Amino acid sequence: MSSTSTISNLQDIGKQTSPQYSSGSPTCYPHESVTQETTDAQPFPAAVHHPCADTFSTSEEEKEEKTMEKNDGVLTEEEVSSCLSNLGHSATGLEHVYQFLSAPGRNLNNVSILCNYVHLQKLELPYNKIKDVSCVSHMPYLIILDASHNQLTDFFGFQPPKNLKEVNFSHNQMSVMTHLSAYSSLSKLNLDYNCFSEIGGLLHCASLTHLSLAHNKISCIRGLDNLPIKDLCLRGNQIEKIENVETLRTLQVLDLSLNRISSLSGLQNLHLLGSINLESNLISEIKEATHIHDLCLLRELNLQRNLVQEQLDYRLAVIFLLQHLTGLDQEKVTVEEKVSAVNKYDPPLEVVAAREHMSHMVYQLMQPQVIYDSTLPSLDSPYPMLVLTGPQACGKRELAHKLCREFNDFFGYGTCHTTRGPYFGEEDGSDYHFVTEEDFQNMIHMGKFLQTMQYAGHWYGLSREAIEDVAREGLACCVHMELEGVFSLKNSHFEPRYVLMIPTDKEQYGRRLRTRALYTQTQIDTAVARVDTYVLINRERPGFFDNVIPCDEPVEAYRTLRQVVKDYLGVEEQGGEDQSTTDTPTELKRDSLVDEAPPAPSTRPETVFMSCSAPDMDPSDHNCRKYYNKVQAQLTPQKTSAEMASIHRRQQLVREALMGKSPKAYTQLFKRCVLTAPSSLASQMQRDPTLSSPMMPRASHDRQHNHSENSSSDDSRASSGLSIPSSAGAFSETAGSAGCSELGLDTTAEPLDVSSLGHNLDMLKDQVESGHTPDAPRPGSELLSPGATATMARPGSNAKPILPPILSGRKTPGPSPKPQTLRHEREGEGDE
Ligand SMILES: Nc1ncnc2c1ncn2[C@@H]1O[C@H](COP(=O)(O)OP(=O)(O)OP(=O)(O)O)[C@@H](O)[C@H]1O
Repeated sequence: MSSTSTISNLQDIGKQTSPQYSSGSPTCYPHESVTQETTDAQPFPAAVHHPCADTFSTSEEEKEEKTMEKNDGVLTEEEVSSCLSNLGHSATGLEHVYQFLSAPGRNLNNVSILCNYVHLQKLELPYNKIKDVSCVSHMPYLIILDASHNQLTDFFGFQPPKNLKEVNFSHNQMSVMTHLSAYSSLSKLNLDYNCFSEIGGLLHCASLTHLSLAHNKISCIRGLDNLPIKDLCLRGNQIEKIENVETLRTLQVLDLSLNRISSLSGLQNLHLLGSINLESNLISEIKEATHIHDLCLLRELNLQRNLVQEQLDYRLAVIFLLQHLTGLDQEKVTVEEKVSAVNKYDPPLEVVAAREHMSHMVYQLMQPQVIYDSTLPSLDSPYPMLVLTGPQACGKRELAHKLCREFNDFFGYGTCHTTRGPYFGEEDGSDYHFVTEEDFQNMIHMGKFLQTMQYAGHWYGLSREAIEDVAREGLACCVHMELEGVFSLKNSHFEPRYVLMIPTDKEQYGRRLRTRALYTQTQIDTAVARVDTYVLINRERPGFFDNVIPCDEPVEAYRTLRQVVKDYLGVEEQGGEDQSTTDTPTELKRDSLVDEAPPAPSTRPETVFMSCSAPDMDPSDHNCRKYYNKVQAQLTPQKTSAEMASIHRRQQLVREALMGKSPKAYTQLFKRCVLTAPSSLASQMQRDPTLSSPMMPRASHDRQHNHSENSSSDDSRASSGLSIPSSAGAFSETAGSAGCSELGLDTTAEPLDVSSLGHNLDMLKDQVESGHTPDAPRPGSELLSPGATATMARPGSNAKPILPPILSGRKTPGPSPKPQTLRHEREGEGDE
């Protein structure tokens, strides 16, 4: 017989590929399927099908097996001929040869005949009883060798074919890894299911990218230094610690399942790791995940059958710590899980604020309802507030006080509650209401707060009453608070102006904190670090703050703040002298807001919607309204397209309700109007603003405040309602049944019976058709007059309030402010 497998001599044999074996198909060894089923990726896609698995039981094969037995496990030339395949050029390119030989599951124990087949590039001999594969020494072109499931004890007991790339020696009986320095081309090595207790001899395998040593007796990871391994499998060993892997910089897939590992420490520098399997180990602490927190490419982590899985919120916690994961414990990580994890462990400021707002709302709703009627929500003229925000001790509190002193006809200081003790010189009720922790908690549960926040271990909260106290004076409320408070307020129906006071020099700010001698170093560090948070929010959310004022220099900061406020108020100083540093009330005059002079004031009493413009104006007067609208347009910030869309949507709903099309909130609203505000009374109230305006002193002001703030508009600005003045049986749309029943009103909200509106409906329809909404200032409208006279607006507005509030609304007699002089009046005087 010839010594080579060239085409010429093999033609005699006349055999090609064996029918039952398809080269290149994935490995599927029947008895491995159990142990490997949980392994994610099979790093060694081998080249053979186990013959027993499919077509190996044909009669021809049986015949072959019998022949084998006859041959006593010795591979014969005749058999070889039936196992050859893949006819192609020899490595030298001079001949045609069969390149592959595959003889799986033939009970072979002697394959020495293969020494003659020097051109083989792929040799597969799995599922035999081979103890010696030294024939491979004669195959210099061999690239792939599969001798798995045999009885080999010698580790690479042959001369190295210099191009050998893939070797599968799994399921043999090898126990010592000897030097493989000559195997520089070796890239995939499978040594699963042997008896190795140590890794070694791989030092010079400079091409080794896949190494599998699963199910051996390895107890320590070593001998892998600086290897270019991408895929390492050490499943089913006795490893207790992840060590000596930090030099495996190219590692992408690591399988350490079925070991005794209790910590993930050691993996932190493997920045290319994409998948880690640690199933069935001894990991018990969630915090272990912090070791792999910085592995940005990590997508798959398997911690199944570890104690850690029993920890409370294990999954969310791990997802939070490893936010790049797409799969955890062989389950897909969903977007919802990621969001919940972040909301649970590091909620964004909005989420905290929304939760906090929700609980205050719920607590409030659980209490007997109270209407804070001076601050009722209103679309066109929301209750005006000024919020100074910024990091602790940036000077905003002093600025707020100073502003309230100077502009004492416009602003009142909104005094928050706090559980911290007073500093030297602080007065209870002036700087804060200092209360105990218990009292504060009680107030929370009584629904007293609009917002609360914890800062430096103390509670701070702005109560609804604090704002109302200021509002009852006919003043705008000025408060100072941290960023969290701003987020909370943005959930409420209030529409304050937010002015950010920001230190631009952090070092100087830190020094200022230190010189106060009130704070610990940690508190100082926190405060300084929060400067960046403010800056970030300001940068990422344009418009979040209405103004940003550097506050490094208190005098300069106040001057700027003062100017900003004057711009809001539309006032300017007489004489042009800057009195910003004095505390005396400044004489203010109306700015030239409009070139056009307003029409002459009528004799009718002013209404709320006019009152902020100082002169008496008759809202029924067309010119007067035009003038007012123009002023309002100048003062009101430009609406965004989203705000416009929202307003249109609400107007549309109102229209539909009026037409009887949608029996929802708005129809109920109108029904309530009809029920609770007879038109005669309404029109009477409209004529007598003292009966109606929540922002003005009322004859009936000392009536019982037994109704609630319009709470639903807190939650949904789209759900608006008309405020009915208290003298008419004050009833807020969402005041709740308590308030209604107290007033003896029918609180059952029924769909609108359009006919019940009678001629009022026709009138409203006319208005709607003419493009007016029911809430537009319409002095003649009897149906709307209660709400209209109260606020001339719907609650739930997105509009920023015009500052200041109603000057004429001051309840407490105080030093009467110098009358503001309108420019046109002065001009008129000049003319005279
Ligand atoms: N209701 C509130 N909501 C949110 N933040 C608040 C509230 N009330 C006060 N704060 C803020 O809490 C922080 C701590 O208040 P505190 O009065 O204890 O600080 P401070 O050292 O006196 O500094 P500052 O001069 O800024 O008040 C301050 O930034 C303050 O503006």
